[in-house]
Amino acid sequence: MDMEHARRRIEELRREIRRHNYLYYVLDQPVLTDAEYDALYRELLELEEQYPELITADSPTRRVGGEPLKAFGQVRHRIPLLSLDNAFNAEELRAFDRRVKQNLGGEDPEYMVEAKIDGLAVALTYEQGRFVQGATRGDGEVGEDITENLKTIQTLPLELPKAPPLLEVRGEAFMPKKAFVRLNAEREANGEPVFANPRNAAAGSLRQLDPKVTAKRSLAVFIYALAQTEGLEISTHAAALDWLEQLGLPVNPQRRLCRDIEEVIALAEEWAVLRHQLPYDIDGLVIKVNKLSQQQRLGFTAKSPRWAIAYKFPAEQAETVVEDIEITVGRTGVLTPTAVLRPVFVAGSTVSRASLHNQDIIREKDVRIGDHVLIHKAGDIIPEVVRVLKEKRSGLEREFVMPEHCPACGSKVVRPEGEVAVRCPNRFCPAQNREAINHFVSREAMNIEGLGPAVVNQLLEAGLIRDAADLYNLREEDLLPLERMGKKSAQNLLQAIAASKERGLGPLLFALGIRHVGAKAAKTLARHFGSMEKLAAATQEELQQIPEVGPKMAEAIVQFFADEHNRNLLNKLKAAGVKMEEDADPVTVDNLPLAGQTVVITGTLSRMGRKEAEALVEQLGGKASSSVSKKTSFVVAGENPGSKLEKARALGIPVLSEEEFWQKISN
Ligand SMILES: NC(=O)c1ccc[n+]([C@@H]2O[C@H](COP(=O)([O-])OP(=O)(O)OC[C@H]3O[C@@H](n4cnc5c(N)ncnc54)[C@H](O)[C@@H]3O)[C@@H](O)[C@H]2O)c1
Ligand SMILES: [Zn+2]
Repeated sequence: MDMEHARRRIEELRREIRRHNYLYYVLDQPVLTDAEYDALYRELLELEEQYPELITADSPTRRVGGEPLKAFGQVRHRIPLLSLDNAFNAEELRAFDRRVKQNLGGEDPEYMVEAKIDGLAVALTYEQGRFVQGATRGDGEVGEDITENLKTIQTLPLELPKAPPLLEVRGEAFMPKKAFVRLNAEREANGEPVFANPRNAAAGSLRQLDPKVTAKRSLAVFIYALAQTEGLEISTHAAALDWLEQLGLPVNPQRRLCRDIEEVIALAEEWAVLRHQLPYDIDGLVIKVNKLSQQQRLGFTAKSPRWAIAYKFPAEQAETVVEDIEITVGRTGVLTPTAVLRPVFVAGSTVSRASLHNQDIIREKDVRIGDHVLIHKAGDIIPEVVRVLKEKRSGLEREFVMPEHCPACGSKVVRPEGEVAVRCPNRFCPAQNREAINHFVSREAMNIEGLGPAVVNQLLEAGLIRDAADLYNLREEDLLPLERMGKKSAQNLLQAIAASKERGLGPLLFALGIRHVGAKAAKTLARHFGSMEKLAAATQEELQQIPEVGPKMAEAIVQFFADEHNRNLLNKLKAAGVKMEEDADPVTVDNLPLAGQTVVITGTLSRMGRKEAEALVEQLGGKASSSVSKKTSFVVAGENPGSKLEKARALGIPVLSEEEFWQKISN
């Protein structure tokens, strides 16, 4: 390429990259995958290396992130928040290692390796042990003041009694996979556009002008750096992380010290597999020179530290064929087009369906039936069509048109203003009714085991139920004639249905499927009002006084209880004996301090023997187990903990010291 061509291409790339930065950092709505973006960025970087005379200070390769939004207060960072250089393979990691060694005059550095969570960087300040300010990275110099929003993150301590008078830390705020799936499902049901990945969902949630919205989003945070270590006796990054953990900050246990770059490369391979088991999305590893004195000698470039690098996992994508596009009608009436795919293995599991969300997205991506497509998993979890491989078209592909009538009931569909979805407006639509019942029995709602969609379908078709309340009148002789229903499974099912009556107000509220009321908000409402009756009597103003309840939710709740059909359903549920109050007596198994938790104790404890401690765990409602697995809630590590601790670290399971454990249960 000659200079003139290079100049033109460079300008083109800069324009494109700036546009995508804006979509990603400012609007939280990227249109490219990270891999596609990274390829453009790489091309620019390489051209600039080849033609250094074309480098300008305002090139995206020299600047951090995006502009802070004006709507927020601005925070000037005392110490800038930088970006990280990227490595995409083992060779590039070795090249990084060579550069480091060269700059250190031949010394061999150790590397501290952490999981690179795909969230957004935050700077947190504690004064006299109190959380006083939190900010986004912004352009690296100036970020947005999101203090109030950060306060809604439950795992972020607001008080750190042991902290020095001024403490500034950096970390990553993120949305766990489960919360991401739930949020996108809710948004789809509400006719809102979905988030492309947990990173954008987290950024979009934290950069909300109304902290109530943030509070509903189940965000989490891990701290990964001390901004300043002056006056502290800390000489390595590993020690800094341990120290932060001891102060009471959440530090990701997914971290390991490596003696050399080959160990780092082996670890990268290990974590590329492990990532699918983690409850949050990681897009790679962050590798940092461990000794702080060496970090200091290495220093920074304009955009990133020379002592650290991000290793990015290769994009996990697969090619397959769209065999059909089906419409499903959800419980809120939204018609969702779903691609039926030729089954294909991607990111740890076989995928055969992918939501196409709505007509606009199908048109934008131009997905047709019969197309070859690339798919990936958004946030390592939600299957999605990345793009169509148009070069593989035969001409026989069929364009998809959104039906004008509901496939379940024939009603003419509507597209409410401001929504991306079309809906079936018929509230007696059989498909909506079926999905409402499926939602009612689901895990986070009434949790009726053995009542999957197939059984619900049979019950509806046999005319045994018309709504969720009818479930409570089912008898064994009703169930026995159903296909594949033996005596034993019928009895189990009836037992599960009966047991669900005691599920409690929170899950019941969620089960009712009131618009905008997610599982978390339902719990809050239950705790606040204590009974269905009191909630039903609440006015919109009263509701809005609760943190987490915004005007939309308040309105939806009032409307729900004003509706005659809903009132009838509630009366039927009540008559069937479904509990409509929170427990007056707080001592039920469900609110014992360790309810629902599986605990592994390893090593020697100082206050009591392991057997005693395990008995205590059981008394407090938990389950004591002798081996660490994905189901373990946390591990208590005493003296000389051994291999269980290693395993817990590898699986990303929280590890508590003995002291932290006593504190947890004495609260
Ligand atoms: N899809 C798009 O259109 C688009 C647009 C712009 C940027 N992007 C993505 O964003 C990337 C650039 O973003 P960036 O500048 O934030 O850089 P980066 O994400 O590559 O790395 C820096 C960030 O890593 C995070 N991080 C996570 N764990 C960490 C840890 N343990 N220690 C230190 N940092 C940790 C921090 O937030 C830090 O700011 C690109 O590589 C691309 O993948 C995508
Ligand atoms: Zn319908």
